[in-house]
Amino acid sequence: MKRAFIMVLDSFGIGASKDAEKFGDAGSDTLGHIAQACYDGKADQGRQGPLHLPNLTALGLAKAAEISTGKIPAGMDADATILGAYASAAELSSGKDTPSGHWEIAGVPVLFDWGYFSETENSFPQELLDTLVEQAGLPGYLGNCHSSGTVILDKLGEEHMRTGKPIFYTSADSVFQIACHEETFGVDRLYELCEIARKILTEGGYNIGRVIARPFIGAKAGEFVRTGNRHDLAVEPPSATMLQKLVEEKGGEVISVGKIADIYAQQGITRKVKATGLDALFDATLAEMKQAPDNSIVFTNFVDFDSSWGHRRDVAGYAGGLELFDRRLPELMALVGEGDILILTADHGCDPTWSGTDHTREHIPVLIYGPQVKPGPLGQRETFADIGQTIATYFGLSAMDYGRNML
Ligand SMILES: O=P(O)(O)O[C@H]1O[C@H](CO)[C@@H](O)[C@H]1O
Ligand SMILES: [Mn+2]
Ligand SMILES: [Mn+2]
Repeated sequence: MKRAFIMVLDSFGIGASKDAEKFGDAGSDTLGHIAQACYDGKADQGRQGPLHLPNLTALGLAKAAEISTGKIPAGMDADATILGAYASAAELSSGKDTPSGHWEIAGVPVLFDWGYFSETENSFPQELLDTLVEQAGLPGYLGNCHSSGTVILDKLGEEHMRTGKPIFYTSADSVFQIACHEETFGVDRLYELCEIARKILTEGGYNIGRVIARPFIGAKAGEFVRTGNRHDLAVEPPSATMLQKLVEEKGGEVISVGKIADIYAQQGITRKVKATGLDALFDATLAEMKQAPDNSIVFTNFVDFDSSWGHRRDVAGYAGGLELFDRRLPELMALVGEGDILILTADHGCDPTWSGTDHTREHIPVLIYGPQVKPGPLGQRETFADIGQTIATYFGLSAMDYGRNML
């Protein structure tokens, strides 16, 4: 049997890339700075001491970080027995956002520039707002600015509940985000509103990567929490990804766990399973791996590293999440059969010690494991698309336009 299991630890960068300066991210290092904080005893909330990732280290994580930055992250074992093939990879895409990172992983880098709403206040064009208010029959809107998605709920959540006006906000990413209360506004109504926004943005040529529904619950400021009903409406990748090729050329199956299907705008996905939280995503992944047929990919996005800890600049939370992932990793490795490969990777950085709340332009780890994979270094890769090309080669698909086979 040939199956590939791809696990994206969303935002798990391993050190600034050469072009990080252009993004204001020179010196950022998601893993390195988390490890350093843990080592210095500055991340002891809900966990303790140096970052403890023995299983990821055995797959080559610390060594991949060394390829990226020239040093082993603080407190990690430089002499562990290595069971995996490991690399560091740079991003070719022009942005450091989630779709760019994921599409590039699947062999399709984003070489064009996305549209951005770069003004931090009054971020959205008036014409766009007016059209949206009219087409969706809204009483108005709130926000219209850059913000962290949790901060803005504390600021505007109560007014939203009172007035029924949705909260529109954006960030350094190419996104139009809409936060609405699940009970007072309704999730279905929020999804409909997002569909309308998606259509207006696409037809208006704004070139915006995603409209994101951000439903939340809670009675008042300080108590609002976002739910697992987040929904991303992405544009379609510009050309066929290796996922689409597996389905089209081999009649294969691609099983999405978490937000993968949304990120690829459902293209090349044959089945999707949703789950909320690291443990639930892990459980769903294991369940899908157990029943995945020949010529299939199980593809999971572990979003909490990014949304719960990276953007929230929560170092101890991020460290605890990594340690939880690491503790459960043997369950996943045990399901990797004779012809299978497991790839652990990321889509960009989100250094929780960095200023602001945005992503950071970083290298990603590429850790490959399987009975037929020779453990050892695979060097510094020029593009995440090396993952896509490796998988295309592994399944015997037609070659991708970008990337080089690593195995
Ligand atoms: O602060 P929140 O809403 O989590 O926003 C984050 O999530 C969005 C999509 O990745 C980006 O806008 C990013 O800044
Ligand atoms: Mn991401
Ligand atoms: Mn993010």
